Amino acid sequence: MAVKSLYWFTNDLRLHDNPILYQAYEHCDSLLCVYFMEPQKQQFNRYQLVSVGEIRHRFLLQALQALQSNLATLGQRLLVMQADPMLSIPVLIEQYGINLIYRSRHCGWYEQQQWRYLKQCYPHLRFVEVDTHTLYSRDQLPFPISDMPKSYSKFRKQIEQNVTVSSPLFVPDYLPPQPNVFCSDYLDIRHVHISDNDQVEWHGGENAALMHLKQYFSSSLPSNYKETRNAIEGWDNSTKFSPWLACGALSAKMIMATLLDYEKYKEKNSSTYWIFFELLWREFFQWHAHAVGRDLYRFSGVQNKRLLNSFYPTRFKQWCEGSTPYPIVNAFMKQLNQTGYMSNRGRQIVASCLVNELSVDWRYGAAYFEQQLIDHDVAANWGNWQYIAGVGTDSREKRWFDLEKQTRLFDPNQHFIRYWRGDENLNALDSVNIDDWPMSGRG
Ligand SMILES: Cc1cc2nc3c(=O)[nH]c(=O)nc-3n(C[C@H](O)[C@H](O)[C@H](O)COP(=O)(O)OP(=O)(O)OC[C@H]3O[C@@H](n4cnc5c(N)ncnc54)[C@H](O)[C@@H]3O)c2cc1C
Repeated sequence: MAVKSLYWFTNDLRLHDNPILYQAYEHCDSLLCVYFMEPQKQQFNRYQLVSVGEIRHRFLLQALQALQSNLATLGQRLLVMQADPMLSIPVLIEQYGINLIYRSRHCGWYEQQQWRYLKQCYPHLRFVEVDTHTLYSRDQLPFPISDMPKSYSKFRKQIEQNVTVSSPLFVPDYLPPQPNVFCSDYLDIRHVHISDNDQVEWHGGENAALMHLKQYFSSSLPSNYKETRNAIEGWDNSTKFSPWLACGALSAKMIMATLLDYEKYKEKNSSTYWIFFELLWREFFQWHAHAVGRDLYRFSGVQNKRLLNSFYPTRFKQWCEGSTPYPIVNAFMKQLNQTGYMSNRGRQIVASCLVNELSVDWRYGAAYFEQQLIDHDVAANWGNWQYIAGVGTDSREKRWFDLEKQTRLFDPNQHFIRYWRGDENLNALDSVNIDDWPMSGRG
Protein backbone atom coordinates (compact mmCIF):
# COMPACT_ATOMS: atom_id res chain seq x y z
CA MET A 1 0.00 0.00 0.00
CA ALA A 2 1.27 3.48 -0.87
CA VAL A 3 2.42 5.47 2.15
CA LYS A 4 0.63 8.83 2.04
CA SER A 5 1.93 11.00 4.81
CA LEU A 6 1.04 14.29 6.40
CA TYR A 7 3.74 16.27 8.18
CA TRP A 8 2.17 18.61 10.74
CA PHE A 9 4.85 21.26 11.31
CA THR A 10 4.83 22.93 14.74
CA ASN A 11 8.06 23.93 16.54
CA ASP A 12 10.33 22.48 13.87
CA LEU A 13 10.32 25.09 11.10
CA ARG A 14 13.46 24.00 9.26
CA LEU A 15 15.00 21.60 6.75
CA HIS A 16 18.40 21.11 8.42
CA ASP A 17 18.69 18.40 11.05
CA ASN A 18 15.08 17.45 10.58
CA PRO A 19 14.55 13.73 11.30
CA ILE A 20 10.95 13.86 10.11
CA LEU A 21 11.93 14.98 6.63
CA TYR A 22 14.51 12.20 6.64
CA GLN A 23 11.93 9.59 7.57
CA ALA A 24 9.53 10.90 4.94
CA TYR A 25 12.30 10.81 2.34
CA GLU A 26 13.03 7.18 3.17
CA HIS A 27 9.55 5.75 3.71
CA CYS A 28 6.81 7.79 2.01
CA ASP A 29 5.29 7.87 -1.46
CA SER A 30 3.66 11.26 -0.99
CA LEU A 31 3.99 14.02 1.57
CA LEU A 32 1.64 16.81 2.54
CA CYS A 33 3.37 19.53 4.59
CA VAL A 34 0.99 21.59 6.72
CA TYR A 35 1.28 24.32 9.35
CA PHE A 36 -1.73 25.54 11.33
CA MET A 37 -2.12 29.11 12.52
CA GLU A 38 -4.68 28.42 15.18
CA PRO A 39 -7.31 31.18 15.57
CA GLN A 40 -7.58 30.22 19.29
CA LYS A 41 -4.03 31.47 19.84
CA GLN A 42 -5.03 34.98 18.82
CA GLN A 43 -8.07 35.07 21.05
CA PHE A 44 -8.14 36.04 24.72
CA ASN A 45 -7.24 33.19 27.04
CA ARG A 46 -8.07 32.74 30.74
CA TYR A 47 -5.57 35.49 31.59
CA GLN A 48 -7.26 37.90 29.18
CA LEU A 49 -4.16 37.82 27.00
CA VAL A 50 -3.44 36.22 23.63
CA SER A 51 -0.95 33.38 23.22
CA VAL A 52 0.79 34.84 20.21
CA GLY A 53 1.18 38.61 20.32
CA GLU A 54 1.99 40.87 17.39
CA ILE A 55 5.80 40.76 17.43
CA ARG A 56 5.88 37.01 17.92
CA HIS A 57 3.35 36.56 15.14
CA ARG A 58 5.48 38.58 12.73
CA PHE A 59 8.57 36.57 13.60
CA LEU A 60 6.62 33.37 13.00
CA LEU A 61 5.41 34.55 9.59
CA GLN A 62 9.01 35.21 8.59
CA ALA A 63 9.95 31.70 9.70
CA LEU A 64 7.09 30.23 7.65
CA GLN A 65 8.09 32.19 4.56
CA ALA A 66 11.64 30.87 4.86
CA LEU A 67 10.39 27.33 5.33
CA GLN A 68 8.14 27.67 2.30
CA SER A 69 10.93 28.81 0.03
CA ASN A 70 13.34 26.18 1.35
CA LEU A 71 10.80 23.40 0.84
CA ALA A 72 10.30 24.67 -2.72
CA THR A 73 13.97 23.87 -3.48
CA LEU A 74 13.09 20.22 -2.76
CA GLY A 75 9.97 20.31 -4.89
CA GLN A 76 7.66 20.64 -1.89
CA ARG A 77 5.21 23.23 -0.66
CA LEU A 78 3.87 24.26 2.74
CA LEU A 79 0.14 24.61 3.25
CA VAL A 80 -0.42 27.26 5.90
CA MET A 81 -3.96 26.93 7.20
CA GLN A 82 -5.65 29.45 9.47
CA ALA A 83 -7.73 26.81 11.14
CA ASP A 84 -8.12 24.54 14.12
CA PRO A 85 -6.05 21.42 13.37
CA MET A 86 -8.59 19.25 15.19
CA LEU A 87 -11.17 20.23 12.60
CA SER A 88 -8.93 20.41 9.54
CA ILE A 89 -6.74 17.32 9.90
CA PRO A 90 -9.76 14.96 9.64
CA VAL A 91 -10.71 16.70 6.38
CA LEU A 92 -7.18 16.36 5.01
CA ILE A 93 -7.06 12.68 6.01
CA GLU A 94 -10.23 12.08 3.98
CA GLN A 95 -9.30 14.26 1.01
CA TYR A 96 -5.81 12.87 0.50
CA GLY A 97 -6.18 9.33 1.83
CA ILE A 98 -3.53 10.01 4.50
CA ASN A 99 -2.33 6.91 6.37
CA LEU A 100 0.67 8.27 8.27
CA ILE A 101 0.97 11.46 10.34
CA TYR A 102 4.23 12.95 11.58
CA ARG A 103 4.73 15.58 14.22
CA SER A 104 7.57 16.80 16.40
CA ARG A 105 7.28 15.57 20.00
CA HIS A 106 5.81 18.48 21.93
CA CYS A 107 6.05 19.00 25.69
CA GLY A 108 3.04 21.38 25.88
CA TRP A 109 -0.01 19.92 27.58
CA TYR A 110 -2.42 21.41 25.05
CA GLU A 111 -0.42 20.07 22.11
CA GLN A 112 -0.24 16.63 23.70
CA GLN A 113 -4.01 16.61 24.14
CA GLN A 114 -4.45 17.37 20.44
CA TRP A 115 -2.18 14.49 19.49
CA ARG A 116 -3.97 12.07 21.84
CA TYR A 117 -7.35 13.10 20.50
CA LEU A 118 -6.34 12.46 16.88
CA LYS A 119 -4.87 9.09 17.74
CA GLN A 120 -8.09 8.10 19.45
CA CYS A 121 -10.18 9.21 16.47
CA TYR A 122 -8.03 7.33 13.96
CA PRO A 123 -6.80 4.11 15.59
CA HIS A 124 -6.07 2.57 12.17
CA LEU A 125 -3.63 5.33 11.10
CA ARG A 126 0.07 5.48 11.99
CA PHE A 127 1.07 8.41 14.18
CA VAL A 128 4.79 9.07 14.48
CA GLU A 129 6.15 11.56 16.99
CA VAL A 130 9.81 12.44 16.56
CA ASP A 131 12.24 14.35 18.79
CA THR A 132 13.27 17.39 16.78
CA HIS A 133 13.28 20.03 19.53
CA THR A 134 15.83 18.63 21.96
CA LEU A 135 19.50 17.70 22.09
CA TYR A 136 18.66 14.10 22.98
CA SER A 137 15.87 11.85 21.89
CA ARG A 138 13.60 10.34 24.50
CA ASP A 139 15.18 6.90 24.20
CA GLN A 140 18.67 8.35 24.72
CA LEU A 141 17.76 9.60 28.20
CA PRO A 142 19.40 7.47 30.89
CA PHE A 143 16.13 7.27 32.88
CA PRO A 144 12.45 6.79 32.09
CA ILE A 145 10.58 10.08 31.95
CA SER A 146 8.69 9.12 35.11
CA ASP A 147 12.05 9.15 36.95
CA MET A 148 13.12 12.51 35.58
CA PRO A 149 15.51 14.09 38.14
CA LYS A 150 13.85 16.89 40.08
CA SER A 151 16.84 19.22 40.05
CA TYR A 152 18.94 20.58 37.22
CA SER A 153 22.25 19.49 38.74
CA LYS A 154 21.14 15.86 39.10
CA PHE A 155 19.84 15.92 35.54
CA ARG A 156 23.06 17.44 34.20
CA LYS A 157 25.28 14.92 35.98
CA GLN A 158 23.34 11.95 34.66
CA ILE A 159 23.33 13.33 31.15
CA GLU A 160 27.01 14.28 31.12
CA GLN A 161 28.04 10.86 32.39
CA ASN A 162 25.88 8.80 30.09
CA VAL A 163 24.93 10.41 26.78
CA THR A 164 26.48 12.29 23.89
CA VAL A 165 24.70 14.51 21.40
CA SER A 166 24.36 12.81 18.02
CA SER A 167 25.37 14.62 14.84
CA PRO A 168 22.79 16.73 13.04
CA LEU A 169 21.21 15.24 9.92
CA PHE A 170 21.83 16.53 6.41
CA VAL A 171 19.00 17.86 4.30
CA PRO A 172 17.73 15.12 1.96
CA ASP A 173 18.33 15.72 -1.78
CA TYR A 174 14.65 15.55 -2.52
CA LEU A 175 11.34 14.81 -0.83
CA PRO A 176 8.36 12.70 -1.81
CA PRO A 177 5.97 14.68 -4.00
CA GLN A 178 3.01 16.55 -2.64
CA PRO A 179 -0.35 15.08 -3.70
CA ASN A 180 -2.41 17.29 -6.01
CA VAL A 181 -3.77 19.94 -3.71
CA PHE A 182 -7.38 20.79 -4.33
CA CYS A 183 -8.27 22.58 -1.12
CA SER A 184 -8.14 26.35 -1.52
CA ASP A 185 -8.59 27.60 2.03
CA TYR A 186 -4.93 27.96 2.82
CA LEU A 187 -2.82 31.07 3.13
CA ASP A 188 -0.26 31.66 0.42
CA ILE A 189 2.51 32.60 2.79
CA ARG A 190 4.80 33.76 -0.04
CA HIS A 191 2.60 36.77 -0.62
CA VAL A 192 1.89 37.77 2.96
CA HIS A 193 3.25 41.24 3.61
CA ILE A 194 5.13 41.43 6.91
CA SER A 195 5.54 44.95 8.19
CA ASP A 196 8.96 46.02 9.45
CA ASN A 197 9.79 46.77 13.04
CA ASP A 198 13.18 48.45 13.42
CA GLN A 199 13.29 47.64 17.11
CA VAL A 200 13.39 43.87 16.53
CA GLU A 201 16.93 42.67 15.91
CA TRP A 202 16.00 39.18 14.73
CA HIS A 203 14.72 38.07 11.38
CA GLY A 204 12.66 34.91 11.54
CA GLY A 205 13.47 31.72 9.66
CA GLU A 206 16.06 29.07 9.11
CA ASN A 207 18.31 31.03 6.75
CA ALA A 208 18.76 33.94 9.15
CA ALA A 209 19.27 31.45 12.01
CA LEU A 210 22.03 29.54 10.21
CA MET A 211 23.70 32.77 9.19
CA HIS A 212 23.70 33.98 12.80
CA LEU A 213 25.05 30.63 14.00
CA LYS A 214 27.92 30.89 11.54
CA GLN A 215 28.69 34.49 12.42
CA TYR A 216 28.60 33.83 16.14
CA PHE A 217 31.05 30.95 15.98
CA SER A 218 33.28 32.75 13.44
CA SER A 219 33.85 35.43 16.05
CA SER A 220 35.69 35.08 19.36
CA LEU A 221 32.50 35.75 21.37
CA PRO A 222 32.05 32.11 22.49
CA SER A 223 35.41 32.29 24.28
CA ASN A 224 34.07 35.03 26.58
CA TYR A 225 30.45 33.94 26.91
CA LYS A 226 30.62 33.08 30.61
CA GLU A 227 31.83 36.55 31.55
CA THR A 228 29.38 38.45 29.34
CA ARG A 229 26.19 36.36 29.41
CA ASN A 230 24.62 38.15 32.37
CA ALA A 231 24.77 41.64 30.86
CA ILE A 232 21.39 43.28 30.38
CA GLU A 233 21.99 44.87 26.99
CA GLY A 234 24.09 44.26 23.91
CA TRP A 235 23.72 41.84 21.01
CA ASP A 236 27.11 40.21 21.57
CA ASN A 237 26.81 39.35 25.25
CA SER A 238 24.88 36.14 24.90
CA THR A 239 24.28 33.85 21.93
CA LYS A 240 20.82 35.19 20.96
CA PHE A 241 19.87 31.75 19.64
CA SER A 242 16.64 31.48 21.64
CA PRO A 243 14.06 32.94 19.18
CA TRP A 244 15.14 30.58 16.40
CA LEU A 245 15.44 27.64 18.79
CA ALA A 246 11.92 28.20 20.08
CA CYS A 247 10.22 27.84 16.70
CA GLY A 248 12.67 25.20 15.54
CA ALA A 249 14.24 27.32 12.80
CA LEU A 250 17.53 26.32 14.44
CA SER A 251 18.29 22.88 15.78
CA ALA A 252 19.93 22.53 19.19
CA LYS A 253 22.04 19.68 17.81
CA MET A 254 23.29 21.96 15.05
CA ILE A 255 24.43 24.45 17.69
CA MET A 256 26.24 21.68 19.55
CA ALA A 257 28.01 20.46 16.41
CA THR A 258 29.19 24.01 15.65
CA LEU A 259 30.24 24.51 19.26
CA LEU A 260 32.29 21.29 19.19
CA ASP A 261 34.01 22.45 16.00
CA TYR A 262 34.80 25.76 17.66
CA GLU A 263 36.32 23.90 20.61
CA LYS A 264 38.31 21.67 18.28
CA TYR A 265 39.67 24.29 15.90
CA LYS A 266 39.64 27.55 17.88
CA GLU A 267 39.43 27.37 21.63
CA LYS A 268 37.95 25.27 24.39
CA ASN A 269 37.52 26.95 27.77
CA SER A 270 35.03 27.42 30.61
CA SER A 271 32.98 29.83 28.46
CA THR A 272 32.49 27.36 25.62
CA TYR A 273 31.51 24.75 28.20
CA TRP A 274 29.02 27.24 29.63
CA ILE A 275 27.15 27.49 26.31
CA PHE A 276 26.57 23.75 26.59
CA PHE A 277 25.67 24.20 30.26
CA GLU A 278 22.90 26.67 29.28
CA LEU A 279 21.66 24.44 26.48
CA LEU A 280 21.39 21.74 29.12
CA TRP A 281 19.14 24.06 31.17
CA ARG A 282 16.92 24.28 28.14
CA GLU A 283 17.04 20.50 27.80
CA PHE A 284 16.22 20.06 31.48
CA PHE A 285 13.11 22.23 31.21
CA GLN A 286 11.96 20.38 28.09
CA TRP A 287 12.00 16.95 29.74
CA HIS A 288 10.76 18.39 33.01
CA ALA A 289 7.69 19.67 31.15
CA HIS A 290 7.11 16.20 29.70
CA ALA A 291 7.40 14.71 33.17
CA VAL A 292 5.08 17.09 35.05
CA GLY A 293 2.34 17.54 32.43
CA ARG A 294 -0.33 20.04 33.35
CA ASP A 295 1.27 20.82 36.76
CA LEU A 296 3.52 23.18 34.81
CA TYR A 297 0.63 25.66 34.70
CA ARG A 298 -0.67 25.14 38.23
CA PHE A 299 -0.66 28.08 40.67
CA SER A 300 0.85 25.91 43.40
CA GLY A 301 3.39 24.55 40.90
CA VAL A 302 5.03 21.16 40.85
CA GLN A 303 5.69 21.50 44.58
CA ASN A 304 1.97 21.99 45.22
CA LYS A 305 2.80 24.89 47.53
CA ARG A 306 0.20 27.50 48.44
CA LEU A 307 1.32 31.07 47.86
CA LEU A 308 -0.43 34.13 49.25
CA ASN A 309 -0.21 35.93 45.91
CA SER A 310 -3.34 36.84 44.07
CA PHE A 311 -4.47 38.80 41.02
CA TYR A 312 -4.26 42.58 41.42
CA PRO A 313 -5.32 44.06 38.08
CA THR A 314 -3.86 47.54 38.57
CA ARG A 315 -0.48 46.26 39.66
CA PHE A 316 -0.39 43.75 36.84
CA LYS A 317 -1.20 46.48 34.33
CA GLN A 318 1.55 48.69 35.77
CA TRP A 319 4.00 45.82 35.46
CA CYS A 320 3.00 45.03 31.84
CA GLU A 321 3.24 48.62 30.63
CA GLY A 322 6.28 49.57 32.72
CA SER A 323 4.80 52.08 35.16
CA THR A 324 5.68 50.50 38.49
CA PRO A 325 7.62 52.45 41.15
CA TYR A 326 10.78 50.57 40.01
CA PRO A 327 12.73 52.16 37.12
CA ILE A 328 14.77 49.05 36.30
CA VAL A 329 11.63 46.91 36.02
CA ASN A 330 9.90 49.52 33.86
CA ALA A 331 12.89 49.69 31.54
CA PHE A 332 12.90 45.91 31.04
CA MET A 333 9.16 45.76 30.41
CA LYS A 334 9.32 48.57 27.86
CA GLN A 335 12.17 46.76 26.12
CA LEU A 336 10.08 43.59 26.03
CA ASN A 337 7.03 45.41 24.67
CA GLN A 338 8.99 47.02 21.87
CA THR A 339 11.42 44.28 20.88
CA GLY A 340 9.90 40.93 21.94
CA TYR A 341 13.10 40.11 23.84
CA MET A 342 14.67 40.61 27.26
CA SER A 343 17.97 39.34 28.68
CA ASN A 344 17.96 36.44 31.10
CA ARG A 345 18.87 38.73 33.99
CA GLY A 346 16.02 41.07 33.02
CA ARG A 347 13.54 38.19 33.04
CA GLN A 348 14.70 37.10 36.49
CA ILE A 349 14.40 40.62 37.86
CA VAL A 350 10.94 41.41 36.48
CA ALA A 351 9.61 37.98 37.43
CA SER A 352 10.89 38.40 40.97
CA CYS A 353 9.29 41.86 41.13
CA LEU A 354 5.89 40.59 40.02
CA VAL A 355 5.93 37.78 42.56
CA ASN A 356 7.63 39.46 45.52
CA GLU A 357 7.06 43.21 45.31
CA LEU A 358 3.66 43.15 43.60
CA SER A 359 2.39 39.86 45.11
CA VAL A 360 0.73 38.97 41.82
CA ASP A 361 -0.05 35.38 40.78
CA TRP A 362 3.05 34.28 38.76
CA ARG A 363 0.90 32.68 36.03
CA TYR A 364 -0.17 36.13 34.79
CA GLY A 365 3.49 37.02 34.30
CA ALA A 366 4.14 33.76 32.45
CA ALA A 367 1.10 34.33 30.24
CA TYR A 368 2.25 37.88 29.47
CA PHE A 369 5.73 36.59 28.52
CA GLU A 370 4.05 33.97 26.33
CA GLN A 371 2.24 36.71 24.46
CA GLN A 372 5.24 39.04 24.09
CA LEU A 373 8.44 36.98 23.79
CA ILE A 374 9.62 36.09 20.30
CA ASP A 375 11.50 33.19 21.88
CA HIS A 376 8.52 31.92 23.84
CA ASP A 377 8.99 28.27 24.61
CA VAL A 378 6.41 26.63 26.81
CA ALA A 379 8.88 24.54 28.82
CA ALA A 380 11.49 27.29 29.36
CA ASN A 381 8.96 29.99 30.12
CA TRP A 382 6.59 28.26 32.50
CA GLY A 383 9.41 26.24 34.07
CA ASN A 384 11.51 29.35 34.77
CA TRP A 385 8.51 31.23 36.16
CA GLN A 386 7.75 28.43 38.60
CA TYR A 387 11.39 28.41 39.58
CA ILE A 388 11.39 32.13 40.40
CA ALA A 389 8.02 31.91 42.17
CA GLY A 390 9.41 29.19 44.42
CA VAL A 391 6.92 26.51 43.36
CA GLY A 392 9.05 24.79 40.73
CA THR A 393 12.17 22.70 40.48
CA ASP A 394 14.25 24.84 42.84
CA SER A 395 14.51 23.56 46.39
CA ARG A 396 15.00 27.09 47.75
CA GLU A 397 12.03 28.93 49.25
CA LYS A 398 11.92 31.46 46.41
CA ARG A 399 14.21 33.65 44.34
CA TRP A 400 14.15 37.27 45.39
CA PHE A 401 16.17 39.83 43.46
CA ASP A 402 16.89 43.03 45.37
CA LEU A 403 15.98 45.69 42.80
CA GLU A 404 18.32 48.37 44.09
CA LYS A 405 21.25 46.00 44.26
CA GLN A 406 20.52 44.62 40.78
CA THR A 407 20.41 48.20 39.43
CA ARG A 408 23.75 49.01 41.04
CA LEU A 409 25.30 45.83 39.66
CA PHE A 410 23.90 45.77 36.15
CA ASP A 411 23.04 49.37 35.34
CA PRO A 412 25.39 51.44 37.52
CA ASN A 413 25.17 54.55 35.33
CA GLN A 414 21.44 54.08 34.69
CA HIS A 415 22.14 54.05 30.98
CA PHE A 416 19.71 51.20 30.35
CA ILE A 417 17.00 52.82 32.47
CA ARG A 418 17.30 56.13 30.65
CA TYR A 419 17.42 54.51 27.21
CA TRP A 420 14.11 52.69 27.83
CA ARG A 421 12.62 55.57 29.87
CA GLY A 422 12.16 53.39 32.89
CA ASP A 423 12.35 56.43 35.15
CA GLU A 424 9.32 58.12 33.58
CA ASN A 425 5.79 57.45 34.67
CA LEU A 426 6.62 56.00 38.10
CA ASN A 427 3.41 55.21 39.93
CA ALA A 428 2.95 54.14 43.51
CA LEU A 429 1.31 50.77 44.08
CA ASP A 430 -2.25 50.51 45.34
CA SER A 431 -2.20 49.58 48.97
CA VAL A 432 -4.64 46.70 48.87
CA ASN A 433 -3.11 43.33 49.43
CA ILE A 434 -3.71 40.26 51.53
CA ASP A 435 -2.35 41.94 54.70
CA ASP A 436 -5.22 44.45 54.60
CA TRP A 437 -7.84 41.77 55.00
CA PRO A 438 -8.97 41.17 58.57
CA MET A 439 -9.32 37.48 57.72
CA SER A 440 -5.53 37.20 57.42
CA GLY A 441 -5.53 37.44 61.22
CA ARG A 442 -2.87 40.12 61.15
CA GLY A 443 -5.13 43.19 60.92
C1 LIG B 1 11.00 34.10 33.85
C2 LIG B 1 11.79 33.55 32.69
C3 LIG B 1 11.16 33.19 31.51
C4 LIG B 1 11.90 32.66 30.43
N1 LIG B 1 11.24 32.32 29.28
C5 LIG B 1 11.95 31.77 28.24
C6 LIG B 1 11.29 31.38 27.04
O1 LIG B 1 10.06 31.52 26.88
N2 LIG B 1 12.04 30.87 26.04
C7 LIG B 1 13.41 30.68 26.17
O2 LIG B 1 14.04 30.20 25.22
N3 LIG B 1 14.04 31.00 27.30
C8 LIG B 1 13.37 31.55 28.33
N4 LIG B 1 14.03 31.91 29.48
C9 LIG B 1 15.45 31.56 29.62
C10 LIG B 1 16.47 32.64 29.16
O3 LIG B 1 16.14 33.88 29.71
C11 LIG B 1 16.55 32.77 27.63
O4 LIG B 1 16.71 31.50 27.05
C12 LIG B 1 17.74 33.62 27.22
O5 LIG B 1 17.66 34.89 27.80
C13 LIG B 1 17.78 33.73 25.71
O6 LIG B 1 18.83 34.54 25.25
P1 LIG B 1 20.10 33.86 24.58
O7 LIG B 1 19.70 32.95 23.47
O8 LIG B 1 21.05 34.93 24.22
O9 LIG B 1 20.65 33.00 25.78
P2 LIG B 1 22.12 32.39 26.15
O10 LIG B 1 22.53 32.96 27.41
O11 LIG B 1 23.01 32.64 24.98
O12 LIG B 1 21.86 30.87 26.31
C14 LIG B 1 22.00 29.92 25.24
C15 LIG B 1 20.72 29.13 25.14
O13 LIG B 1 20.55 28.36 26.32
C16 LIG B 1 19.17 28.29 26.65
N5 LIG B 1 18.94 28.86 27.98
C17 LIG B 1 19.70 29.78 28.61
N6 LIG B 1 19.20 30.03 29.84
C18 LIG B 1 18.12 29.26 29.98
C19 LIG B 1 17.18 29.07 31.03
N7 LIG B 1 17.25 29.70 32.22
N8 LIG B 1 16.17 28.22 30.81
C20 LIG B 1 16.05 27.56 29.65
N9 LIG B 1 16.90 27.69 28.63
C21 LIG B 1 17.94 28.53 28.79
C22 LIG B 1 18.42 29.05 25.58
O14 LIG B 1 17.97 28.15 24.62
C23 LIG B 1 19.48 29.98 25.02
O15 LIG B 1 19.24 30.36 23.68
C24 LIG B 1 13.31 32.47 30.57
C25 LIG B 1 13.94 32.84 31.76
C26 LIG B 1 13.20 33.38 32.81
C27 LIG B 1 13.91 33.77 34.08
